[in-house]
Amino acid sequence: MSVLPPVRRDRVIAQLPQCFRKEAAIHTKSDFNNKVKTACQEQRTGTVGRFKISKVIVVGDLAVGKTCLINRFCKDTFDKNYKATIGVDFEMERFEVLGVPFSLQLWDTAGQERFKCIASTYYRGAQVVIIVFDVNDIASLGHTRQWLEDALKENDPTGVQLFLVGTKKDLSSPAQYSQIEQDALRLANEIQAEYWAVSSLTGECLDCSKLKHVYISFNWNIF
Ligand SMILES: Nc1nc2c(ncn2[C@@H]2O[C@H](COP(=O)(O)OP(=O)(O)OP(=O)(O)O)[C@@H](O)[C@H]2O)c(=O)[nH]1
Repeated sequence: MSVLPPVRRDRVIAQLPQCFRKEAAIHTKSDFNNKVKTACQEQRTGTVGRFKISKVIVVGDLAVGKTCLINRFCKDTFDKNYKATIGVDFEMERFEVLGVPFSLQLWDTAGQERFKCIASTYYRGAQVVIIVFDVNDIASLGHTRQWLEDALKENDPTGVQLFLVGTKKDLSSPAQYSQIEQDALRLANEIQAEYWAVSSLTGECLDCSKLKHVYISFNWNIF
């Protein structure tokens, strides 16, 4: 018998989440896919017990804010002190989409070069890759292609959904931000990723982006 507590209300998805920019979004429709709705109604969704789990890996340069992003996602906390991730860390978060239990397994990987070898051994089997850059650091955006290439070496490129996420939006002025956004949107289109810009400090766009990550992983996973 299940002893798990009910899923928190803010982790229940009954409406299709918005996208950040229509020009760099994986799903722009206003309603759930019919196949997904039917599968949920008929309970044809679980392959791992009652639960569906999606493996998400979060990659990007050191100190771009991967750990803070995951902490805001999962615990709604923010730590201004930098502690480098050693190898990998792991968080599990439960959601409910259209009445179906669904969990994200989030793998926080180290951005430091010396830990790359350890971290990359955890890339395999990812359904979603979140490539993170700092919107105040153009070099970190430039390095995202290498992170993607490394992540895809361990996975079937046709079997993963990609997100390009810019962090630390609170530190950039609107003018600075709009410059980097053009490059980020271009890249997101080239690699077919959904683009988001967020702040883990203020929480700006975090809730919407979280729901969209969950929905896209769910949608991708269901068939
Ligand atoms: N102002 C601001 N600071 C942030 C934000 N996100 C992260 N930081 C800060 O940036 C620093 C690095 O954040 P981390 O999340 O540890 O970076 P990381 O990418 O996990 O770093 P590695 O584990 O070394 O790869 C920390 O001092 C954070 O407090 C944000 O949205 N706004």
